Amino acid sequence: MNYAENGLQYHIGLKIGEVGKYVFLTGDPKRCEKIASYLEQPEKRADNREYTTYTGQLNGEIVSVTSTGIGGPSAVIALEELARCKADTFIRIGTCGGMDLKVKGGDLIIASGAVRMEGTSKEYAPVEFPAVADIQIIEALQKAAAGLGMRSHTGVVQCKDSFYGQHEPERMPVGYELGDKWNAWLKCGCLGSEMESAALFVAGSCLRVRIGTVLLALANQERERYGKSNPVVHEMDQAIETAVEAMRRIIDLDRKGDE
Ligand SMILES: O=P(O)(O)O[C@H]1O[C@H](CO)[C@@H](O)[C@H]1O
Ligand SMILES: O=c1cc[nH]c(=O)[nH]1
Repeated sequence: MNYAENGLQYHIGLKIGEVGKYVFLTGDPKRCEKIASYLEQPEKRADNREYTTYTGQLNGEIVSVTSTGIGGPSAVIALEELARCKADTFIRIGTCGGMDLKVKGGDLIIASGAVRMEGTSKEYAPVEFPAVADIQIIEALQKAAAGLGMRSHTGVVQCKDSFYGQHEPERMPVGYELGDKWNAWLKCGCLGSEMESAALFVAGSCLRVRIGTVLLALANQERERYGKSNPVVHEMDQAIETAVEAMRRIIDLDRKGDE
């Protein structure tokens, strides 16, 4: 069953030609305008449900920004429908809570992989299949962050479906399990906790598209637990600038590969 009408994808409300090959993804629709302001000649192309899209240009290529809403199900719908519009390279710009004690509020996290403690990726691939980011995008994000002098960490992030299960596990009937797993993720060196990358990475592998993630750590609940300084930062500029610079690098690499 294909719900697309007149070529318009059912949820994102876009068709081929309205979206670039390169797309920034972000959770909050209100963040799209700000990200789009880094593009040349950005235009709002669609606004349906949680999916807002702007399309403009970067380094002479068509580039889009689409919001995904919160969580794996809506994020992967955006990814699927954007891929049907011929997009194949994605950078998620999001927020997370810091986990490892070295992560302070305001730091950037570049996800090399993600813990699949969510439901969406399980409807794509067996749990043995890893949720990993595209290596070209990881490297482009690392070089961009270093070049811009940003404080960044690269490693595994943890994804889950319940924001309040992360922040108030003791309130949940399954809090015993949430707490034990959280401690395991900490021992494994997880850097931060968010909600979409695991689903996006697994679905991205199945769709054969390139995808990576850069996150702003808003704060770190573990630093708070241990009585360490715990700055709270909401300013997304550094994450956006890093993602935009990384996308420029990917575009340049693609051009060189085509020569
Ligand atoms: O800032 P965004 O991109 O929405 O990402 C994070 O913020 C939301 C929770 O507040 C979840 O979507 C989580 O992954
Ligand atoms: O603590 C946080 C912050 C942002 N997003 C999350 O999922 N958790």
